[in-house]
Amino acid sequence: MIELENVAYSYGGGELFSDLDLSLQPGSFHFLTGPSGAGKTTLLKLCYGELVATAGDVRLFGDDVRGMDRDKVALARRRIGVVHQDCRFLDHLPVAENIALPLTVSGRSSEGSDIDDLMAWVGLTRQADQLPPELSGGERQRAALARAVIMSPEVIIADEPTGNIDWEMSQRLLALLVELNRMGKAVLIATHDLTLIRAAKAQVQARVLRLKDRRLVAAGADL
Ligand SMILES: Nc1ncnc2c1ncn2[C@@H]1O[C@H](COP(=O)(O)OP(=O)(O)OP(=O)(O)O)[C@@H](O)[C@H]1O
Repeated sequence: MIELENVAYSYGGGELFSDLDLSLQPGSFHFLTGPSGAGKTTLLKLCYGELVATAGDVRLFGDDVRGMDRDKVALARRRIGVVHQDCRFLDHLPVAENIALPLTVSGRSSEGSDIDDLMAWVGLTRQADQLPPELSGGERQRAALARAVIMSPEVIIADEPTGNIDWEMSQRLLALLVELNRMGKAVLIATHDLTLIRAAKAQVQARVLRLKDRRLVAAGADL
């Protein structure tokens, strides 16, 4: 689905990482860890076509990103659900409308029970008409996940999804991600949250990768 081969990323400040390989296949579950500033968010952006690698190959659903025009990248992006670190809601729109936004933007109807089912799935039925600033941190993250999956993506990429939420809320979020994974979706999560990784490993076969000193390596067996 998403393949990175021999990938490097550099910017004005120098090389962030190089010689990086990663393959996200149906049903795979990956965690990405590493120190702050190591390049985790940048790596995720390469995986969903928001950034282009400075060397190496990135293939989205079989196509090399470099040969894809904007429209083709946009089509590939619809197959990838992204939960951003900062959630990025439109604060003047109710939660349900924020969640439906990918549908409305792509010209599909947001009417019907799909939204209601999704709101119920993430446990936000009661919050449907609230505005995003009125939600708790955990509710925001679950709303962000609902928005990420509304287009039925094949891959879910989440950047620090449990960054500001308590243990119970992060367990609820993890349960949703595990459920999506069991449906065959590939899941990639960047996180500093080691308890989240340990909890996930008790439920799914997850690979834990660590970005450190410009290389992507398997994390130690303690994780
Ligand atoms: N195009 C760019 N221009 C300037 N700096 C950049 C660019 N791309 C990445 N960086 C820098 O590279 C570093 C890696 O950023 P990134 O957000 O990917 O790290 P991270 O591992 O996700 O960090 P955190 O865990 O703190 O979220 C940062 O210092 C960032 O400022």
